[in-house]
Amino acid sequence: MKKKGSLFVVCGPSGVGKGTVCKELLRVRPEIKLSISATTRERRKGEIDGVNYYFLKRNKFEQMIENDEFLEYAKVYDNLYGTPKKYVLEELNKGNDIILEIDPQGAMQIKEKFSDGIFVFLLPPSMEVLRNRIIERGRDSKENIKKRLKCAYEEFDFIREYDYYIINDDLSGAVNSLIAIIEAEGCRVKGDVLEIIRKYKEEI
Ligand SMILES: Nc1nc2c(ncn2[C@@H]2O[C@H](COP(=O)(O)OP(=O)(O)O)[C@@H](O)[C@H]2O)c(=O)[nH]1
Ligand SMILES: Nc1ncnc2c1ncn2[C@@H]1O[C@H](COP(=O)(O)OP(=O)(O)O)[C@@H](O)[C@H]1O
Repeated sequence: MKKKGSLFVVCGPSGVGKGTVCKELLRVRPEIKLSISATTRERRKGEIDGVNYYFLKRNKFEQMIENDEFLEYAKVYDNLYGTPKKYVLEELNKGNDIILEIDPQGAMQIKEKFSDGIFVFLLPPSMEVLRNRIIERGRDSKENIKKRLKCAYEEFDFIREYDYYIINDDLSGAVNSLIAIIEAEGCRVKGDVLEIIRKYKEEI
């Protein structure tokens, strides 16, 4: 019997490794789906429209808000980011697990709408490692790095809103923890199992 898919939200400060962990997860577990967000931010070198993000003009993004096409959206570092509703709902209905890699404001909007969503927060091994990862990524100005680290401190205060945390020290360790969470959640006693039991009883 096919189970309904679960919705996972992966959050954590900029530079902690959300993108890296999710990408590696999809490589080893291609059956898991990743929602592609829409954004008004400029495309960076190497990024592909429709792969990394849907890069939209602000008026197109606003039109999608008007048409209620987002599950959630938020302003992050001066740009708008949102999760298109259609793909996520389609995949869940097909029975696929789906991951949203979004910011904490978006995560809290999802929590309101999906009470059985699973919320995972990635932590760095230390603040020094976090700072070094942002520096080594080589994308942010000194001022931006400061802004991102300040934001991280604020985000930590909301860790209680999440179901799980993973310390992204060693990449494969972090990915394995995420897989363990996904697999455990797949076996959670909820509506699906009642349906299985109903079928078993019919067999007797
Ligand atoms: N609310 C919300 N946040 C998003 C979405 N997509 C990405 N983000 C967040 O926006 C922030 C900036 O993302 P990005 O521009 O890729 O920069 P980076 O995370 O610093 O590499 C990150 O915290 C993402 O998790 C989305 O659809 N909704
Ligand atoms: N477990 C890890 N060990 C070492 N470096 C990592 C690890 N995870 C991510 N990184 C590096 O840290 C930087 C930030 O990762 P990224 O996935 O862009 O973060 P985020 O999506 O959270 O902003 C990248 O240069 C990435 O290669």
